Amino acid sequence: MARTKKKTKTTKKRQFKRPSLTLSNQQKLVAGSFLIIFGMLLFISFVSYFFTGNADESIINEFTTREVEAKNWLSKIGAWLSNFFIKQGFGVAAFIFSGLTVLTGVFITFNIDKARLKKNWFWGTLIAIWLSVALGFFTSKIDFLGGTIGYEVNAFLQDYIGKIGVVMLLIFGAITYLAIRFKMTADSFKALFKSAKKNIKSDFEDLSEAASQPPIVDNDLTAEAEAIKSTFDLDTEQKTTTANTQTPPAVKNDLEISAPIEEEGDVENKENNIAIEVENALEEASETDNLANKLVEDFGEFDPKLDLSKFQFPHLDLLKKYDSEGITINQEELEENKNKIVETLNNYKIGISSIKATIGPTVTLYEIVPEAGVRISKIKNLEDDIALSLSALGIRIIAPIPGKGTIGIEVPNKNATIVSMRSVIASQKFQKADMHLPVALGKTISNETFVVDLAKMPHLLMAGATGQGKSVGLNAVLTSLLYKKHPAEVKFVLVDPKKVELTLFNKIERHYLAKLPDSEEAIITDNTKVINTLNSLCIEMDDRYELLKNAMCRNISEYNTKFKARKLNPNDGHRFLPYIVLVVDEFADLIMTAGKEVETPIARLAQLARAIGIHLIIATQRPSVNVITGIIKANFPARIAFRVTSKIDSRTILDGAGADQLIGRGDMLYTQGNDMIRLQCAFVDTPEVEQITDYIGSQKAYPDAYLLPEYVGEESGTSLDVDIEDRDKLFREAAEVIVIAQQGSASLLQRKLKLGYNRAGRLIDQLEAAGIVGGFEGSKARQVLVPDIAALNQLLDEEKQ
Ligand SMILES: Nc1ncnc2c1ncn2[C@@H]1O[C@H](COP(=O)(O)OP(=O)(O)OP(=O)(O)O)[C@@H](O)[C@H]1O
Repeated sequence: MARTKKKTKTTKKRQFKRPSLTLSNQQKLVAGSFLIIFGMLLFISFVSYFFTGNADESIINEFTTREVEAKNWLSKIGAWLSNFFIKQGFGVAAFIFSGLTVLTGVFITFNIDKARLKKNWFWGTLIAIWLSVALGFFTSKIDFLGGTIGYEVNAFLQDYIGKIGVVMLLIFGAITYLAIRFKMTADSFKALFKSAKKNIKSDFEDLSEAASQPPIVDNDLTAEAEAIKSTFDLDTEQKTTTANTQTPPAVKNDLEISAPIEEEGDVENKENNIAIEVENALEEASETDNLANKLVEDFGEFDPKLDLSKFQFPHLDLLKKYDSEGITINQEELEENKNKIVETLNNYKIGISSIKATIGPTVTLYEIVPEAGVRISKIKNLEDDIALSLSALGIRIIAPIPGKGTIGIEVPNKNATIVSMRSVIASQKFQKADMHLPVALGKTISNETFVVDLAKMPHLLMAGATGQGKSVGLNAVLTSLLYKKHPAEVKFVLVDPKKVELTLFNKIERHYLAKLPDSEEAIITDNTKVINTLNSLCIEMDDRYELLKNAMCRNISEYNTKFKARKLNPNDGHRFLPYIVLVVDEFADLIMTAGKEVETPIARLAQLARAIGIHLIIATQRPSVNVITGIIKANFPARIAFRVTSKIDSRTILDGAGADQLIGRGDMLYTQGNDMIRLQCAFVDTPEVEQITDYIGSQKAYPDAYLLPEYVGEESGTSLDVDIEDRDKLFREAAEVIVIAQQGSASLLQRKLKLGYNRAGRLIDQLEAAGIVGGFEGSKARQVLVPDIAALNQLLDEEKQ
């Protein structure tokens, strides 16, 4: 119940709303009719100017003197306006502005699409300028033809490009106008000329036909007709002939009658002698075949980044270069390790046919091809013996290496090199990554940068004993996203019970963080707030699913693409949806204190949120089964394990051993369901994170953090009692729609009553309060509690008493 109530509030509290100037219908009528009348007055004063302009010329400057009389039909104001627009302005082209003023009035009165009006003003003004320059070309002084603008622009242009230049410029202007406005091409110009030519021809033909009457055709055509005939070609001859064909009995002399040759695109109807002219089809200037296309044409695609269009992504120099970067090959160490491996295996009578080393940042992989007949399990069992003989921690045996017919032995390097965040961010792999949420985790054993898409994971579980690199790992993930994603595209919800790890991100609150509407701090450190936030995210998820459903999209990227193409109307509640990344550090602590209250929303989000762009990263020190429960595990296929202390812990995280054999300091295993990849996590230190957040934080931000839907906990005793007086005007109609359809869904109301999503949602809440529909049931439609209209009427009547 509480959740539903909340939904209503949420939708009201969308962020980044801009105030918009909206007029009531009455105000529109007043403003519109004023403009229509004003435009008509302009027109009258302009017409009058041609008769009275000269006479009024002298009194323009004596405007305030009452004795002076103006001749203009609209007296002094008319004289002044017409002089201003025609003489001082555009000349005859000023009439365009009177027309545009009337048009504006009509648009406002009848509430017609404003984009079209803007277009009309734009082109109208251009035509007025062109016309005034074109007419100004023919005058040698400032007069009513081109006005001051036409005269002065001409004088200026002629000074520089001469008269011929001006003519050419005008022609070019006209062609550009026709090409852009009417989408004309060279072909359409050709077609236009052709049809014009044909028109002229047919005029003459008519004339010649007329001359060829009366019906009794005599070969002695009148001299006049003959003259015309001789001027025009065969074509005319044929038609005359055709006319003769139709009256054969009257043909007196022996005219040769031949079948008429039909000219291309000029079919003649022989029966009634009416010529049908078939024109070459012009390329149609498609105006608005589709509103979305038109909007995109007028305003371009929707750009979610526009509010922070000047946002600068952090640059690489904010990240540190480390001295111990870059792999150095220690030949001695390699040789020594190889010998020890071969020796140990030989001690157990295992022959090796070849061995190959791949040097990574922290470990070196020795790939062994055993001699034929050696059982793999035998080598696997020797793990501890090999570790002992190499006297090294963190030996891991991969037998066999998936996809290869070899056995791998990973041996830690004596001197591990640091994989700097800078090097992975700078890598081509990351820079060119075409992913929704690219994350550069670190480098593989073959020293390749490892980049994954968080959106594909779709949720990440991170575990490792204390001090093994978890916090650095989380920072690496967040830093990667900051380097690749604009604040409009991704938002973080940060939960940090330790209160220290993520505090630096406070500086980018208004850029990248999301929070509950009434909370002061965006980074959540208090456990009760975590519960509210998680539930709030569930509501955001439900809202997003509803939006996706209404937009008929399967996932967030399809939805956002559609929204950018302006195919979704913001008035129906549609908005650009940024990805939301929820990061929970110290998940064990949360589960211990809040248990099911945390587990349920986390599990719900993990199960459902992938399609609508909410992704979870949870990190824990204690990977025990009561923290990472079956339900959580099942929904977090992507896992990162840093070093843990026991095999059991390793199994809990990875469903297999291995994490207990890592060497710490960012050495990790990554799995996304099948293979396990050993990686060295990229290292990003606190001062580096601070520099990045400072850099972003110092830039222009949104007015507030991204506001999540408000969630009112059960304990706050929300009641759905909506005062009958406060009900929506469409309450009864909505109730009838729901009862008739026996389906309690907001989208049904949206469709049937043509409502926006918010209003339909509010109506559903009111229907629930009135006991007409049941409670919220997730993605299912609500139950309808009233069987038919009669019962509904009875219920509503009883309510009134
Ligand atoms: N990728 C790395 N490369 C090099 N050194 C690292 C890396 N990750 C961590 N370290 C080293 O390990 C130390 C501890 O790392 P970190 O703070 O991330 O551990 P943690 O697992 O978050 O510990 P806790 O759970 O106690 O917070 C770091 O200060 C750093 O010196």
